[in-house]
Amino acid sequence: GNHWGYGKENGPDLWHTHYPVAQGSRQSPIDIPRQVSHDPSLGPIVLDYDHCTSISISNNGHSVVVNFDDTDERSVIHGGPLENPYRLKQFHFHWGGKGCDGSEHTVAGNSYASELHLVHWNAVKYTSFDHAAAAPEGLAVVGIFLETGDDHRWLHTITDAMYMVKYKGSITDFKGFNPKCLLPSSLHYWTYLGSLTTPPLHESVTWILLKDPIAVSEKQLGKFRLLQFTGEEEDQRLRMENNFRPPQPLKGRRIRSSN
Ligand SMILES: NS(=O)(=O)c1ccc(C(=O)NCc2ccccc2F)cc1
Ligand SMILES: [Zn+2]
Repeated sequence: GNHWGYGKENGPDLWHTHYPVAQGSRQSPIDIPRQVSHDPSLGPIVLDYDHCTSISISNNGHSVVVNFDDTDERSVIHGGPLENPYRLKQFHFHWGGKGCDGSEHTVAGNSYASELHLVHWNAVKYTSFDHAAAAPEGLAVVGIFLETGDDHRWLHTITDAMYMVKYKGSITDFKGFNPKCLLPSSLHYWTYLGSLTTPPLHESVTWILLKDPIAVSEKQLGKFRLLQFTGEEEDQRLRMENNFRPPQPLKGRRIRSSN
């Protein structure tokens, strides 16, 4: 049927027809205003990714996803606003067309070139990712902004693998990648309660947005645009770009800032 996407016929403005929560009270992304209340009780976010290694890289028809083994507590985030440790399950990106920005969250109305999402789930309180993804405190997503500048030293291992997952539904081995190498120097963050930014748009995410962007080159970003929304067997060849949802109403939510 009319599967959701980012086109004119199935894009973000139409998602509410099949996913009414799209018009809910804690939707993501949002714009982060210039002035955010600083909460001294907010401790640092800790990313324990030491024994963390990836399993595969895939194209799910919406983004490029690096998948992790989440069968134990080896790679977790804890601290900050989180009551429990949350296990890393996958990371993926959102980006724009050539010369266009494609981040999901904006800061004082400004977009970034791209946004990386590190997706974690609360395995202390829930028995599976699917259950956690539908529960109010089930997920924690760390958002990292990408701005164009110098080549990112470690991103090329991901962009070099993209030719292997050009088409929707493709997947290939991608072992030994530790996303710690994608973090900016500072872990200062904003945090608020929101949702998945794609259908089913579950309101289950504690968002942790790092304030500092990482730099990637236009050339590296260009390799993201070699990916396709469509499968190898489809007639249509749709370049994967502009796979971002625009900011949603804050609806009275509080955004807190770490120091
Ligand atoms: N862009 S983001 O907010 O970081 C985001 C993160 C994860 C998902 C996801 O896992 N969807 C599939 C899914 C949803 C619910 C239950 C099981 C699933 F596999 C969607 C969006
Ligand atoms: Zn995302």
